[in-house]
Amino acid sequence: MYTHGTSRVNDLGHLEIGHVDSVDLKEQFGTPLYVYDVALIRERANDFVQAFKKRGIKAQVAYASKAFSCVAMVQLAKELDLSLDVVSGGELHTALVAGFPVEKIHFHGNNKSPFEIDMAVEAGIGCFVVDNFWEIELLKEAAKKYKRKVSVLLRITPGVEAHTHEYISTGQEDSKFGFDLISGQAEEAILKVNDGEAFDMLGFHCHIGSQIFETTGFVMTVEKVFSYLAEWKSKLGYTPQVLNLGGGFGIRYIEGDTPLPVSHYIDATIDAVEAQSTKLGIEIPEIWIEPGRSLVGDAGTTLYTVGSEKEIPEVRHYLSVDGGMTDNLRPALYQAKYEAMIANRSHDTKQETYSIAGKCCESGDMLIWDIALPFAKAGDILAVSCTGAYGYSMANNYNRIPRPAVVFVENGQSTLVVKRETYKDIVQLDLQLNGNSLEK
Ligand SMILES: Cc1ncc(COP(=O)(O)O)c(C=O)c1O
Ligand SMILES: N[C@@H](CCCC[NH3+])C(=O)O
Repeated sequence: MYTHGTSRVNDLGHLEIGHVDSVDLKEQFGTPLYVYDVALIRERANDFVQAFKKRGIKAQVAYASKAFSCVAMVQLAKELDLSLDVVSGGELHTALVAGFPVEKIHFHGNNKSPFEIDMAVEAGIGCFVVDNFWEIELLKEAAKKYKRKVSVLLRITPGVEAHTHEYISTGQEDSKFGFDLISGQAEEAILKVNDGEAFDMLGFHCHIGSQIFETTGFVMTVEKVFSYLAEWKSKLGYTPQVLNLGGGFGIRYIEGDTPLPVSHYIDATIDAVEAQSTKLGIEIPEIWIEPGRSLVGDAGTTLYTVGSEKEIPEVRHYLSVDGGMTDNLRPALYQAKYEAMIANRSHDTKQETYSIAGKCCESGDMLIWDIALPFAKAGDILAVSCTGAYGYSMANNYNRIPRPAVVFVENGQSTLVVKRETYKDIVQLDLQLNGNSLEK
């Protein structure tokens, strides 16, 4: 297993993260356990911030909290001077509880409810990334109700779709998100929003996909958007103050994944913006981005305890762990691939090929197919790397399995930041609904 950030194997042959031994982590907090290498999150955030600073570009780096949201993570984002992207009332509530500066919160979503919109306008968040005409109407009402102007970016679908390595320019956009360019929806939205009354129209947003390993898609997007900016400048007299280019910067999950250094993505994007600005005579806007996966993905490791095994001669050797698709849905949902190691015996020779199964009543609940590991036995610790993004945030209670705890590790210290769910938590809401009490 590739060791990211501060992860390393110590003299005992144990995996250490943040200078904390995984054997101690298992003992203290139990498994499954999400472990976050805080130093690596700091490093990743700093890479993004510095990439813009170096170029002297006015920017906001907003952490896409959908990748991993909890109070401690939002507080870390605040400490790192990031802005915050939220996509639901729940993520917004987490941000508010965490004391995140409201003016640096950006609210996304293709179906924000009237309640969520009220909540965000009342809180005075920094900006809405407006997705559709219904939202414009809801925002107008909320602006009136709270007697305040609402800052907005319009989300547009640039017709550049990133399929990881492959870019497809779509003539006809087909996405549930944002305003379409070709049909004229985006222009209609500008006219509605740029009224000087309810709204302060800051500019535009677009996002082309996730886990992207090249700069081409970002450059194509900038070129496409600027061609429209030129049109809107001459036709409507509108020039944006902000251009938000979304997230999507790839990370290394397994060998063969080839992410670029953060500065390459940012430099290519800034180069494209500068070139287009000069060519079309449009003032350089502030550039905002929204990385999620690339800030927290490789900083997360999940520790499991090995349980049963099943060997089918000449077919497969299944090794089951105490978690699975409930704490990491990505293999089942996207056939996502991960690396792993036996964290308490890392020096042992890899002699067996195992397939790592979860404990859910579902054949598709497999975390890894065919991985070489030392002979493993019940009680061993299996560490799966790179689970920091969309692991905990997509965790679920299938089979009424409680969600794992989350621990931050740094400089030899471990801090529990989310408690492990209990069986009591699992039944709590049903019991309340039935007028029963937990004591019964
Ligand atoms: C609008 C928007 N912004 C940001 C992100 C974060 O993407 P990533 O985690 O790939 O950086 C996403 C997710 O794809 C998104 O939909
Ligand atoms: N949840 C996805 C990414 C979705 C990104 C949000 N638009 C993943 O795990 O890779």
